[in-house]
Amino acid sequence: MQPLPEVRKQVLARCPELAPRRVAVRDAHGCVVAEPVAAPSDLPGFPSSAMDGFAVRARDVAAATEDLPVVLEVVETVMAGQPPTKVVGPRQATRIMTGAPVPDGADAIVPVEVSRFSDGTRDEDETVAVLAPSVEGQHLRGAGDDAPAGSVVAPARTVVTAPLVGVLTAVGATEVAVVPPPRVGVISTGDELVEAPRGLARGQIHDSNRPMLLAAVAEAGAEPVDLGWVRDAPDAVAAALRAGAHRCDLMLTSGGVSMGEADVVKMVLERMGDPRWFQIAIRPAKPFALATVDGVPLLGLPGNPVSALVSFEVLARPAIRQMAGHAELDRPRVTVRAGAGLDRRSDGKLHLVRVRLVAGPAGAVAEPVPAQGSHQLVATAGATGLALLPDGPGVAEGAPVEVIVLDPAAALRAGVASPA
Ligand SMILES: Nc1nc2c(c(=O)[nH]1)N[C@H]1C(S)=C(S)[C@@H](COP(=O)(O)OP(=O)(O)OC[C@H]3O[C@@H](n4cnc5c(N)ncnc54)[C@H](O)[C@@H]3O)O[C@H]1N2
Ligand code: MOO
Repeated sequence: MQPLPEVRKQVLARCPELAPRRVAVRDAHGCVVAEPVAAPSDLPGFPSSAMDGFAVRARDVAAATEDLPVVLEVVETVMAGQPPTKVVGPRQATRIMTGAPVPDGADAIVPVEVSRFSDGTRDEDETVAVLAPSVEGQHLRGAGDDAPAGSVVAPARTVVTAPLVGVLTAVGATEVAVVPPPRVGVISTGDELVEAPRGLARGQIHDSNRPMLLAAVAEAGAEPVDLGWVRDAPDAVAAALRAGAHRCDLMLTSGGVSMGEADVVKMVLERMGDPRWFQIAIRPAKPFALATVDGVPLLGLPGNPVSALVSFEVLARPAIRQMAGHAELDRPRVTVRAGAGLDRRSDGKLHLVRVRLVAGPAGAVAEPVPAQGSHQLVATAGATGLALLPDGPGVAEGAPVEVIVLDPAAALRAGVASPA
């Protein structure tokens, strides 16, 4: 049996980061930035008002109060999107809306709440009575005070989040160089498999691994590609793998990596995939295959649904994240208290026990989900972590245990203190 870190190293060696590509900003969401993006000019590009009110010369209204208001002539009104046409001279003001450019001459904004406006309808000039003092720069947004020209707004290796999509658009970028999300194909083989919602004859089961793995691929930030189900016939499997390699950066299969008789995938990969067969020193997910079909890496996950999922977590997910350019390949780990039932018999393997992280009187506790069989996916679906029990007697109740966090929100609710 090979230790998990050794197998992981070999997987990562066959799954290099993808070449960067320029994509439209909206298509970059979730991707890793490959080349830094700088603001080509100041953001904002011009001094603007932060308030609805009046652009004034601060020294004109430095002493204004409610009892002794300062009255200014209003020379024009500017709305957001409109350039001012008049300079604000001594004892003058421009009526201004939030976001509108500040006219020359003005150096402060008086909010509408501390003013009284006469709109000039009764044959008088438009005027404003300012009821509070102002200082230079008040309620002004300076050019470049979000990002000065030339400053980096999206450093290389950052993930394009929703706010970063906003930032890139605000500085006028239309395209950005990113590591593209890998296209990850999932293929199922096995004559016992039936695509839902068809009924089942005795011995048949629904092909649940394929949709599960496609969903896991999407959750890992990659582009899932459904390569369908193929019957257990060597030519059909070979053709499906060739077609898949054409469309994908990585392929995943489930089943047929153990000792069985009808392992067509195994036969086909031996012929065309330069495969390596592993017995990993973990439980579940011991059998595993690594191959390359027409230059495209293929990970052969075990068929048992829980094993397929755990294998995806510890091997496929880090590979996908590396291909996508992420610096952090793994989920966070925490050390919490062990609940009851994490004792084990020594068998030379690292046990990855599906647990729920729950709040205990002295912090978070990892409690094993009630069924740990590698076919018992229902119990596994309720797990929020994978407890790591190194080979040996397991972990006694109350002792510290390391857990891979599958659901960070659940971990926080359980009172997890700090990442390990
Ligand atoms: N003699 C031995 N038998 C087995 C060993 C062993 O070491 N010696 N290892 C066991 C372990 S551990 C695992 S894990 C499984 C893995 O076997 P395979 O990867 O070859 O998978 P299959 O035999 O094809 O199927 C196993 C199981 O999974 C179900 N399956 C397969 N595909 C799907 C799918 N798409 N959706 C849902 N379920 C699927 C399949 O029906 C079987 O029940 O081998 C043990 N045996
Ligand atoms: O490795 Mo198997 O995954 O225990 O069922």
